[in-house]
Formats: sequence, structure tokens, C-alpha cells
Amino acid sequence: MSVALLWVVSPCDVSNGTSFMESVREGNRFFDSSRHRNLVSNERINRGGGKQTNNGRKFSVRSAILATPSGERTMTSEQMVYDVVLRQAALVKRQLRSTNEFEVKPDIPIPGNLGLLSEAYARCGEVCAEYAKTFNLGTMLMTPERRRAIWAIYVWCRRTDELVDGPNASYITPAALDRWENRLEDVFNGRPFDMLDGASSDTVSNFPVDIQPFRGMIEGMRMDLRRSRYKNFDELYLYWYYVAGTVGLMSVAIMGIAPESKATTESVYNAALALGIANQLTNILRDVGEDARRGRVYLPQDELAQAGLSYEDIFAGRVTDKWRIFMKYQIHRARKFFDEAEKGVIELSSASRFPAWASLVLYRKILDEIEANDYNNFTKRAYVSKSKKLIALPIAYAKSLVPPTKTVSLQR
Ligand SMILES: CC(C)=CCC/C(C)=C/CC/C(C)=C/CC/C(C)=C/[C@@H]1[C@@H](COP(=O)(O)OP(=O)(O)O)[C@]1(C)CC/C=C(\C)CC/C=C(\C)CCC=C(C)C
Ligand SMILES: [Mn+2]
Repeated sequence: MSVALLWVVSPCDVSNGTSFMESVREGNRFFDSSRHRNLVSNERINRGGGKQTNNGRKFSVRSAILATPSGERTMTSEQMVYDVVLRQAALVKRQLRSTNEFEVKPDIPIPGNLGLLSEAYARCGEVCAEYAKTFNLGTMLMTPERRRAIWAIYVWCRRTDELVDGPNASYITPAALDRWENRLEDVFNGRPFDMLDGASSDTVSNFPVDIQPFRGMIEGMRMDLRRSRYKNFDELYLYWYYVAGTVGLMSVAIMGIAPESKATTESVYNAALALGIANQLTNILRDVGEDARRGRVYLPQDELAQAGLSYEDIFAGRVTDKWRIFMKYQIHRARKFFDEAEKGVIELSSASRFPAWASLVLYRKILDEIEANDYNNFTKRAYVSKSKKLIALPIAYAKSLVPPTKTVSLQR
């Protein structure tokens, strides 16, 4: 069955005007493959030697505790996001305790429903195969239950992103995103609107996934509607969390932590968050030119200024020594996030380690390609060739065979 038979969210779908079955009949729109890529980077500052915060977190606060003159905000984005990580991890632990040992629940075999559900998952698989080929390859080694759940999550994320980046993006208003969020609530309440939502609904009832990261991603899309410039790392970090860190949190709940892992749940969640952010930062660094042509700059304005650069330089696409220095710093940042993510991948359940390693290794290679292009990310798209991927994938596979360390290696 072709992926052309995929339901993509349209303004109509989020207007509450179409029922599930109408949507089934009406559906079938293509994704727009010419999507843009967004955003930028940051780094955890003072790793190791940083301040201990209330959460026992070691990151220091260079992006500093932010307080508006009216004293509204007292936490950095990193701190706020880390609170979400702690809540997610606590939730998983609670669920594990209540179900004794977490197991994928079997489907409740309601005749008729089961076929529809299998079809829904199959469609999710087709979307992944079409839009995320390498990632899809990685999922092949996962257990069937986890694989189809990851497909469903992928599709929900893709549809959400498509609202603001797809062919109907110009019709999308904050109100439409509110309706999409209502639909999300229905997914979590077991009342899916369409077939693909049905797969998500089944997934969130079978795995310890919380609604918060999903709501977060919608919030990221709201931000995308509102703004195209960011003052500093702190503002960007929040945006990255919303659009990408959330993906890490959703994924780890499905991929599962190895039973023999000695790492704390929150440290693994934190690593998953880091992988999402590393991937997104890499996306941004690769797509600076493409984003600029759409009037968007996902780079911290204060750091550009410190490097002697302005928005004009970005829009003019000048690869100067100043630009190279700026880019080296951002690439270094992205690599730090990848390093942090690595510590968590090793703790995942054995069959889930390969897709996570593959995603990490291949995405990180894009940074090497930006360097190979002499930091010209204005007119050259950094791209990992098929042959390089073919070399990298067995490396990712070999890494995935390494079990979690016997000692506690990952603690905050
Ligand atoms: C412990 C540990 C390290 C566990 C691993 C956790 C894990 C597998 C994390 C995956 C992180 C990941 C793949 C994040 C994606 C981040 C990302 C690139 C987000 C993009 C946002 C918007 O950006 P933009 O508009 O600039 O980009 P486009 O041009 O539109 O592409 C996203 C597009 C948001 C939507 C995200 C997706 C569609 C991807 C969702 C992927 C999954 C749910 C599967 C992840 C699982 C694996 C195995 C990689
Ligand atoms: Mn997008």
C-alpha cells in the first residue's frame, strides 16, 4: 500500500468538522517533502564543576537564572526542562511499581478493532519507511510491539510538525493548534479521531508515556508561529526542548531501559532529552541558509553579536573567519549534547539500543560534513553519503551490543 494513502492533518482535521470515518474517506494527502529545518544550539555550561541545584542537578547556570524586572521568572529553561524530566521519570517509576514489572500489554482482542488497529500501525510503518528511511531500518531490530509503537509516535510527531511546516501551514492558527491539542487529549482518553490517532491511542495505553511531552511539542509549534528570532541560548533551549527534547522523552518510554541497568531513570531520560536537542541543534546548523531564506534565524543573537556577526551577515550568507569561529563553537556544543546522550543509549533495553545508536552516530556525522564544507551552511547542504552511512551502521550495531555497565555510571 502506498504512503500516498496517508492521512495528513489538514486545517479541516483540526477544525473538529470531520469525523473519524469522514476523515478516513476524505484523507490521503501527501506530506510536503520540501520542509524546512529550524533552530540552533546550546551547551551545558560548567559541566562537572557546576552548581548543585534543588534538583541535585549539576549544570551551572550560565544562561543564568532569568528574572524579568517584574520578577516573573526565576529559573533557566534548562532548569524548567529538567523538572519535566524528573516528573517523567517519576511517573515511569510509579507505573513500574504499580504493574510490578513493566510489560507490553497484549491487545484487547475486540473483533473488528484489531484489524483496524493493525492497519493503522501498518500505515504508520509506511510513513516511517517513506520519510525516515534510515531510522526505519534501525527500528527493524526492535521488538514488534516497541517498533510499531515508535512508528505511531513518529507519525504523531511528523503530523504535528507538518501543521506548521507542511503545505497547509499558512492556514494554521493558534486556535488550530488548540484543536490539535484537544485531539491529543482524546488520544490519551482512548477516543481517537482518526485511524492514525488510533495507533497513537493504543500506544499510549500500552507504554508509560505521559501526555506532557506531547503537549510540549504542540507548544513548540505555537512558538514557531509566533517568532523567528531568539535572543539567547536560554530562549532557544526551551524551543529545542519543545520541538525535539520531547521526542527523546516520548521515545525512551517506548524503547525501555534495560532491566540490568544500574542507571537512575531520570539520568536515562535526561540523556534522551540530550539526544533530541543534539539532533535538533545539528538540524539547525545544517540548515542556516535554508532557514534564513525563510526569514528565520535559529541562532542566539547575543552569541552572534559576541562573534562580531549580525543578522545581515546571515542573510547575506557570508562565510568569513568570524562565521567559522562561531560555527566551531556551535558544533562543539552539539557534540557535547551527543556525548551526554551516549551515556544513556547504553542503558536502553538491548533491542532498542541499535536504533538509538544509529540515530546518534548518523546525526553526529552531519557535523563532520559541515566542517568538510568549510562551514558553508548557507549554500551547501551537509549530507552524509550512502557509503558513509553504510560504514557507520555496522559501527552503531557493534555499539548496540555493549550492555549497560555493571556499576552506576550515569547519575546526576
Ligand atoms: C537514552 C537515549 C539517548 C535514548 C534515545 C532516545 C531517542 C531515540 C531520541 C530520539 C531523538 C530524536 C530523533 C529527535 C528528533 C529531533 C528533531 C530533529 C525534531 C524535529 C523537529 C522540528 O524541526 P524542523 O522543523 O527544523 O525539522 P524538519 O525540517 O521539519 O525535519 C522535528 C521535525 C519534530 C518532529 C520529530 C519527528 C518527526 C521525529 C520523531 C521521531 C521519533 C518519534 C522516533 C525517534 C526514535 C529513534 C529510534 C530515532
Ligand atoms: Mn519541521
